[in-house]
Amino acid sequence: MTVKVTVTGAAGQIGYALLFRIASGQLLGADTPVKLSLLEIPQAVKSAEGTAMELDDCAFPLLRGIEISDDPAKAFDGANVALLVGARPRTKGMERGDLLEANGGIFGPQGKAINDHAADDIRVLVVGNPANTNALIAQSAAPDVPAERFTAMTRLDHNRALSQLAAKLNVPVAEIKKMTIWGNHSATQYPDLFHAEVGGKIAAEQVEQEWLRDTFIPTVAKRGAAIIEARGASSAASAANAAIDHVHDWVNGTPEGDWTSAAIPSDGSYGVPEGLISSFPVVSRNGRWEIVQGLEIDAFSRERIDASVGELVEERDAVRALGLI
Ligand SMILES: NC(=O)c1ccc[n+]([C@@H]2O[C@H](COP(=O)([O-])OP(=O)(O)OC[C@H]3O[C@@H](n4cnc5c(N)ncnc54)[C@H](O)[C@@H]3O)[C@@H](O)[C@H]2O)c1
Ligand SMILES: O=C(O)C[C@H](O)C(=O)O
Repeated sequence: MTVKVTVTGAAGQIGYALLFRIASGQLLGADTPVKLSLLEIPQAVKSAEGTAMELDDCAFPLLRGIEISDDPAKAFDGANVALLVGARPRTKGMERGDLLEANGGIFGPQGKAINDHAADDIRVLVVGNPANTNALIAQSAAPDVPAERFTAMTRLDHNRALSQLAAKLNVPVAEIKKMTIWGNHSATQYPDLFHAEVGGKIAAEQVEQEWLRDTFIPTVAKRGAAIIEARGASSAASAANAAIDHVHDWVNGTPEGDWTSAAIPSDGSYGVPEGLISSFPVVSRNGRWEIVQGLEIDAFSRERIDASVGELVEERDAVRALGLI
């Protein structure tokens, strides 16, 4: 069956890095034909048309059509996967409340359009920032869709953590298992080495505690800002790569003996208030994310998880006060 994948912000830099990989089969697998639906604002539709011309010119065997629209109702009609990338960036002089409100104006209507028009098996990944809270806004505008289908991306943070640790220990990334990002996709996130394993042994025991606390955690948590500083633009190809990883694992399952990180609606596990879209250690089984249970959380980790979850609570309360959820 052909899977319809809707990408918002399709003419943006992440969109450009993402669409070709979806069309080549890397999102869903080499046996799954895809139809792409590109949603943009009216001013960017022409640019999306240019990208569509290039997609045509790749002659991807799995690509079974491209639609372009500035109307969410059309773009999400029959969608099986939705990648919500387009968002309102923070500009000079903008307060946090203004940013949340502007994004509410995007993610509320998109959530409603998903509710009213998407396929029954719709899976949503929010990439556009502030990703966790944008996902909460979209989810609360879609009461007929199971809440668990709305997720936000912390896979880029997860991949950054793998790569930093691999470089520190001079091991291949593939030797690292059970990495976790907890909380918000923001500088408060907590990359956890107390459950990660390298060569079957706990990662935190293989690095100096100072490095873990003063180098590893801030490097991973502030990597997005460091990329912006270096590139003059936020991460694009690595963000697209993480979106591919997230949806691929969601649909196809995570490997046995390992887990990954995704921001999904909390069921109250690990003291995270129910309903918050927070990052957890997760596995995907039968097309559903499940939170890995039973991990011991020490005082060091508890403090950091609580700080990031506290920020998510503040964001939730702010969008609630604005009437966005
Ligand atoms: N979660 C993560 O790990 C992560 C990583 C990197 C970037 N991001 C975020 O992803 C978002 C996109 O980044 P980018 O570099 O592609 O930005 P970009 O500015 O290059 O592209 C964004 C696109 O979204 C479009 N857009 C704006 N409002 C829209 C709407 N209502 N409907 C459809 N399209 C709309 C714009 O026209 C633009 O083409 C940003 O919010 C960025 O902060 C998240
Ligand atoms: O767009 C940003 O602010 C940074 C981005 O979320 C990232 O983690 O690279």
